[in-house]
Amino acid sequence: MDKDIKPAVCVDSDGRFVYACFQNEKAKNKSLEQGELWEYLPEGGRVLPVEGIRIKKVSEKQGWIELLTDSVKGDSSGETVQKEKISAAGTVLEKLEQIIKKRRQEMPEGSYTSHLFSKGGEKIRKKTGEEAVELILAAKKEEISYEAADLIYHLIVLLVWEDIPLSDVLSELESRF
Ligand SMILES: N=c1c2ncn([C@@H]3O[C@H](COP(=O)(O)OP(=O)(O)OP(=O)(O)O)[C@@H](O)[C@H]3O)c2ncn1[C@@H]1O[C@H](COP(=O)(O)O)[C@@H](O)[C@H]1O
Repeated sequence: MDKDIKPAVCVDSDGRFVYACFQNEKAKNKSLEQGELWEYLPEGGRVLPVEGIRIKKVSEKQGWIELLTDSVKGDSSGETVQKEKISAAGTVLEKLEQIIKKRRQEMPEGSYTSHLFSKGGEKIRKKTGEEAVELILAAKKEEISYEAADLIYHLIVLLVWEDIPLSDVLSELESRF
């Protein structure tokens, strides 16, 4: 991996884990300048903001970066929500949500996500339904995992289309524990 890219861990003032990501110099500097967490995405080599995590302090450690947050804000309402709501398990899904939101804003050519947004809600719902059918028809474990991933991706596209933050769905699931 590029020497510039380091693992970064965001913690709250009690030292509790909030978020983990990669950062390069650009992501670190943007986090410092804007007081909001920015991360480096190795899969696309891009630097993107992580919505809702404010950054108070950035410390260079040996081989990694520690970021201190003072609050985690809700996506749509702007309300401060419990930091615990951003869990390690939700990280991948939240990252995917960020990428999908960015595609909706920028609509880059050649992006499948932009293609779905350009077709609109009916197409997105139809594709989500098709992916659900492909999942129930999958037989082998690997096929089921693959189809489940396709369905989750399309489901998040649908949520972004409807302006429903993924955190609302995660909170609903959490409330059922
Ligand atoms: N997770 C996914 C993901 N899962 C499935 N797919 C796409 O979903 C499509 C499903 O295949 P189908 O054969 O059913 O559909 P299709 O024939 O390609 O399309 P239609 O003509 O039916 O609309 C494939 O083109 C897959 O590439 C995804 N496309 C994108 N992502 C994520 O979204 C990010 C942004 O992708 P782009 O928008 O393409 O840059 C990527 O980095 C990924 O993280």
